[in-house]
Amino acid sequence: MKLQVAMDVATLEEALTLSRQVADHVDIIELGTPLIKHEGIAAVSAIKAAHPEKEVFADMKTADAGELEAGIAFVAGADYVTVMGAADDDTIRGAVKSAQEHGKQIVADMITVKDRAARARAVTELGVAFCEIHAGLDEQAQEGYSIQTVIDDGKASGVPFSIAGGVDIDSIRDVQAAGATVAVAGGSIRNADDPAAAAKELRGAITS
Ligand SMILES: O=C(CO)[C@H](O)[C@H](O)COP(=O)(O)O
Repeated sequence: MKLQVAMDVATLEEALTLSRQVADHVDIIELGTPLIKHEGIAAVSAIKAAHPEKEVFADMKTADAGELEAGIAFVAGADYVTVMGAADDDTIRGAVKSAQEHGKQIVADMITVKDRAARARAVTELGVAFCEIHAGLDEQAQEGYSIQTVIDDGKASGVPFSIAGGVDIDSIRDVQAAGATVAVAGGSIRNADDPAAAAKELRGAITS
């Protein structure tokens, strides 16, 4: 299972600081949607230039114009680009077409999708590399939230998936046991007193 750090920060300076702290311990470096909105797509190029040996994930959360938006991120240096799983099938098809042209990959973000497992199967048929079974930051803040809901939906999907929704040292083993391809960790790394140590601990909990 790969480990992905989600950099939900506002500035490229903060992102570069964080990525340099944790790069040795992660496989994929994600530029969060707020970072891309604030800094622009050039931030993707800057992170790729700083970490050419790492896979770079642009969390575009594209909801329309899939081919155009994915192409913008791939040209900037992204290896993975997200499109909303809730988007129109044609939006997802367009993003996948762009990925094929660039030799890169589309990930479907299942945030806000009600039946995550069923939609994950459907968008996998459309050609996405894998689905991010995801509870967003606002859903995580709701009373009674448990990451187990997304872990269970990933397992039930029967297709390749990553898990995002507050992955931390207490849940990462369950994420791997469910069969995830990638564990996405944002807050548990970014908000740690020592982000490098937090990423290293997460990495150490992954068995292969
Ligand atoms: O895409 C996101 C929010 O929309 C986050 O990057 C994702 O949820 C991972 O961060 P965290 O581990 O803090 O949940």
